[in-house]
Amino acid sequence: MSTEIDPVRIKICGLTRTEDIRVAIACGADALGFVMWAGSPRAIDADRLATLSATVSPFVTRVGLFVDPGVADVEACLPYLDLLQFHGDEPADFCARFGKPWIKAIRMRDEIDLGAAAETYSGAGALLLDAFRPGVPGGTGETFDWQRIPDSLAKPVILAGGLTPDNVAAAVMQVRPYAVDVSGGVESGKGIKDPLRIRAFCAQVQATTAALSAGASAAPFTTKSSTAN
Ligand SMILES: O=C(O)c1ccccc1N[C@@H]1O[C@H](COP(=O)(O)O)[C@@H](O)[C@H]1O
Repeated sequence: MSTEIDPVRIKICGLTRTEDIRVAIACGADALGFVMWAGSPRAIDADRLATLSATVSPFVTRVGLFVDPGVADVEACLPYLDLLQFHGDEPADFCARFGKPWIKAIRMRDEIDLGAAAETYSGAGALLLDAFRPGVPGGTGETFDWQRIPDSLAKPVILAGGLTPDNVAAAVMQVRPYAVDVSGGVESGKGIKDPLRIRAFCAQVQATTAALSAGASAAPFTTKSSTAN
């Protein structure tokens, strides 16, 4: 029996070049991420963001990634973004103050309580779950134990951390996230995306969604998007 399920959305993050944006969109990416944190090798500034953002087609979400930014730093980027991604220790009221939809990255440290995080960040559109490495805010290229994600959460789950064309199908089958987010796994160098890897990554996600719709099931079906507000 065939059951249509929502496609797992795809976010390609850490874009710095127009040619990579074109490939990501052509392969079906739903969202494109721009790293607005100067500490990253993938960082761009607001001027570059304005240029890149102008090349993004309508209906593709432009996401700005920030790590404990100043208010003015975010405000300078607002005209070029559809969604804000906070990847540091920002409190919820800070994330909400810009009048844009936002998501909150949660690094999966041992003691993390995702239920509590969903309550704390109740205004977030989703929680983005990333690997935890002390002293590094993200983009580590490392996975975490996906079994630590509860079947039911009050927020949609965006799965991140070390995803690649080789492991994303298993990740989608196991976690059933609302979306997947990749940066290092589709690169040939920091901030330089590899078109073949973007294509392979998106194809894996799309094929897995199709398989799930066709009835394939590695585990009892519960999508982490089904309990969203
Ligand atoms: O990409 C970065 O340099 C970065 C810096 C600071 C915070 C987050 C960063 N990247 C985000 O981290 C996750 C996982 O990345 P990866 O796929 O493991 O490389 C993703 O959301 C990146 O956009």
